[in-house]
Amino acid sequence: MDTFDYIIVGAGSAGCVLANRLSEDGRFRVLLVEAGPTDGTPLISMPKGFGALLQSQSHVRHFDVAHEDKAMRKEIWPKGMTLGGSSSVNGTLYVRGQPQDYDDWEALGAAGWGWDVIGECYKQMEDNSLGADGVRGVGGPLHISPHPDRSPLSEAMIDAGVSLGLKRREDTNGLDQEGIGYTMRTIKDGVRVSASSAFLHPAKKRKNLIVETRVFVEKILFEGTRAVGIRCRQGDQSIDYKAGKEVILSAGSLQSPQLLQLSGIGSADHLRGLGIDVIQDSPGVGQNLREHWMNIVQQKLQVPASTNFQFGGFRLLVNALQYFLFKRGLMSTSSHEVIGFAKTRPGLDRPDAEIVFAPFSLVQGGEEAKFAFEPWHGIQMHGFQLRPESQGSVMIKSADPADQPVIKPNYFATENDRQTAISIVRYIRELLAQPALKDFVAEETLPGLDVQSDDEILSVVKKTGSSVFHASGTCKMGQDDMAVVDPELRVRGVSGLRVVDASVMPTLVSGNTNAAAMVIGWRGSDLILKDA
Ligand SMILES: Cc1cc2nc3c(=O)[nH]c(=O)nc-3n(C[C@H](O)[C@H](O)[C@H](O)COP(=O)(O)OP(=O)(O)OC[C@H]3O[C@@H](n4cnc5c(N)ncnc54)[C@H](O)[C@@H]3O)c2cc1C
Repeated sequence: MDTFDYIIVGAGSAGCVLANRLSEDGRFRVLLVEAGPTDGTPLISMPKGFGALLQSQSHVRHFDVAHEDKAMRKEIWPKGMTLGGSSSVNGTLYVRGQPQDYDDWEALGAAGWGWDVIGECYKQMEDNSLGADGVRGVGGPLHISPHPDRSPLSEAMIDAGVSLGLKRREDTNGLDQEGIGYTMRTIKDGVRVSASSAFLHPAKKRKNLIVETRVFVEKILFEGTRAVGIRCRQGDQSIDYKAGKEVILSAGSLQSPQLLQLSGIGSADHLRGLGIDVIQDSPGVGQNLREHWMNIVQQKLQVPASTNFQFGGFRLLVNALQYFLFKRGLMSTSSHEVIGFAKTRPGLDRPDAEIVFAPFSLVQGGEEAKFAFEPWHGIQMHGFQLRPESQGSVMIKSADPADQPVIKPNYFATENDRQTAISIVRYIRELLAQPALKDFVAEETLPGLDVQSDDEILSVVKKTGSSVFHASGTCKMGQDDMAVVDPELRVRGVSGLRVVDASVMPTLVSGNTNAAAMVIGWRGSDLILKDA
């Protein structure tokens, strides 16, 4: 059996950061194991290529979602399954969240994760094209840049936000999040910056870092309560690898809890019911699933200012050609161009919603979300509650590693979450009614102006919205009985095992989760190296 010091399971946002930093000084042999293939396809490096990738099976795994609330739209969650993980197939928005998010984690028991520490980690990790200002980082491995094109419609959207009281921001990742401006993105010169291209590619030539792709980890191997290695499947072959120091799970919020449960760490009753020997009774494994729900307001335009006709036929060819020749144009841009963080109700002390503008509109109808553009010009505004309280779960249903876990997001379980969704729709309607947009927008097509009462709005957003694909929290860190890992990310009750990915977040950060997943990898590396 081949032996390494550290084995990292999953080459996603956090796993790539770990692979780089743990192998950096050459002292340790590091194995990084990834279920998916390498990330050489141009559909990854071209930022807009993710639309096509998400519909394929090659670099993405699709998970069924079980809604107990039958009023919810049917959902399938895609997760990146390639080097870079979900950072290779995401919308490239870069959002750190609010400093208070990290202070909240610390207050919940995650000692050492407050903004004073995490703000510094961000600075070390980043290379922000806007330059240093005491908050941003420059010279780090992760390049970040603002959306470069200023279209009249985007400018009008920002002006509309300003007339509602939001400050115009050059950098939407400042310490005070409230405001509106162009999105910050993980894109450099028109090319996606994934966790793989930023952290793994530069480290791949190191002799002490071995990267295995298309290898699916089935369980963690234990001697007593010490994790000593992993069992994997590659095609028909079963392979074991041994870890001299630690096994680190970075398989993401759906598969890290799945792997713990398959390996005997989870709710003892649940595991015994599936015939799995219990190594550690840990009732929090798979609980505390947090996810953002995107509420959509769609509007017809009076002017031909959307991208609805740009992704088919001759125009797609021209856009692709422009991209491959010059790395410019539509295909070089992120999922959204303008982003705002707002307080949707009076009396709040910090923004409770992220509102993003997407310059396209989609055909509605049917039980499942479709990705077909409307045959006229339109736009979508996407708004989600930053810190939802609802908690779902990810639980295995059998001892077979190939079986998907049962995923229950449990959206809208609290009154605050329901009220915030309704406030978000009303806030977006007010934004779209501002004078700055009067020459652009024509009429609301979703939810539709006949939808006015709270109940009507909630019922429509449940049927027309979507997950934002930010699943987090299923192996939360902390010190209470439901905490799966301690603040040093060590799995409680066993040794030689950590979890380092988005699953350790005690609560969601106020924004998209890729930045936080990578900073967890960065901070996690510091903690591991401190103990090495
Ligand atoms: C479609 C989409 C769009 C998104 N858009 C944005 C955005 O614009 N901005 C933003 O900030 N966030 C976005 N996100 C969210 C963000 O990308 C994720 O939160 C983040 O990448 C999660 O990082 P992670 O390290 O926890 O897991 P991941 O990056 O998902 O990595 C987990 C890795 O582990 C591998 N793995 C899992 N199980 C096994 C196993 N058993 N054996 C071997 N390997 C395994 C997986 O294949 C994967 O590569 C988006 C996500 C998706 C899916």
